[in-house]
Amino acid sequence: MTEQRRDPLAELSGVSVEHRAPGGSVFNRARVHALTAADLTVAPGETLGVVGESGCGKSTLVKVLVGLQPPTRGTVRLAGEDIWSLSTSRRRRHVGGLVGMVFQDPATSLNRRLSVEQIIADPLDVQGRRSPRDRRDRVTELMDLVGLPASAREALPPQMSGGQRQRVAIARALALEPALLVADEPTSALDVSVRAQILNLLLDLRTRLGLAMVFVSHDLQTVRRVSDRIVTMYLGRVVEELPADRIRYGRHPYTQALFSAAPGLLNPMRPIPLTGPVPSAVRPPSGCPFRTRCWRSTDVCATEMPPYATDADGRFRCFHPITDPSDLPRAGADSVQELT
Ligand SMILES: Nc1ncnc2c1ncn2[C@@H]1O[C@H](COP(=O)(O)OP(=O)(O)OP(=O)(O)O)[C@@H](O)[C@H]1O
Repeated sequence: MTEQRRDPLAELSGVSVEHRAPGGSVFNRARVHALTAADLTVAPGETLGVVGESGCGKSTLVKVLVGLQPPTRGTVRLAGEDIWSLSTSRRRRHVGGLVGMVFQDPATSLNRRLSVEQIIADPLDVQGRRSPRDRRDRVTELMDLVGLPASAREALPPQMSGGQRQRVAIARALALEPALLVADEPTSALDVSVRAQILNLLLDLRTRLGLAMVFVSHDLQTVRRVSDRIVTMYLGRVVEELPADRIRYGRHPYTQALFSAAPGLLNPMRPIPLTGPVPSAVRPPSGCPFRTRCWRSTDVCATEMPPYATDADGRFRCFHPITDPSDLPRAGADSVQELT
């Protein structure tokens, strides 16, 4: 049977987000380029992993996707609807019915004064239309789904462990039967001992409920394991997108450098040192944003932004892609251009 091509559940087209730089005022127009011209799609049922170093724009991408951050430019479509063309109330309803969001730290993402029942039922109450009995039954069903004991119903978040709190957050995210679950570092604030349990719960729910997922994490091993496709971000830009099982063949030097630091993933490669200046999101370099730290950078990289090259393995934007092991830096080499 041939697979039918399905319309994307989520689609970002040319999305940029700029913030006023800290300390900036109406007289000082410095901007932080948190996200620049991002294009990507998430198909029903697929998991998209998002990776990149701290500050590269992962959380901004997620916020813009789930309607928490308006784009400065570009379009965000969920199930075909341009969410930022909708009124606030219609946007909330549309996004709320399609997307569930799990944040990094349940200690701060849950209201500590509300009971588990109140937290999980909150999205149901916002949507309305439920009798008290329906509401109670749905909360019971959701607690069961995420492995919370019935006795936790009246508990407050501070009375629970981190793992249990994250189960509450997941139950709340699933309350309106979303098609897409967006998880931004869902296990990194948890004790190491419960991380695997929460990750396995997410994967189990994904399968049982047929969810699509956007999974943001610094844990590259986990991203590699859970994702169908991975996007690599650098300084607010999507620089590469490829199937998770092709990650060792990343063409962008930054993808190679990032994953070379994750033990075992690109085995037997050693970590690639990046020694050039780390650029600022307030004044991104001209041309390719990675050129100040890239061992393959040449003059053209300083003058032009590489366009996307697309093939069966995905897409990347680099004038000097890695196509052969000899394109990687030699042991001990750190000949990175000192450009600003
Ligand atoms: N409200 C804001 N005002 C000013 N700058 C911001 C704001 N939010 C984010 N930024 C900046 O935008 C850039 C992208 O931030 P973002 O939080 O999206 O990165 P990230 O990849 O999620 O980082 P991390 O992995 O550390 O969470 C950073 O330079 C950050 O300092």
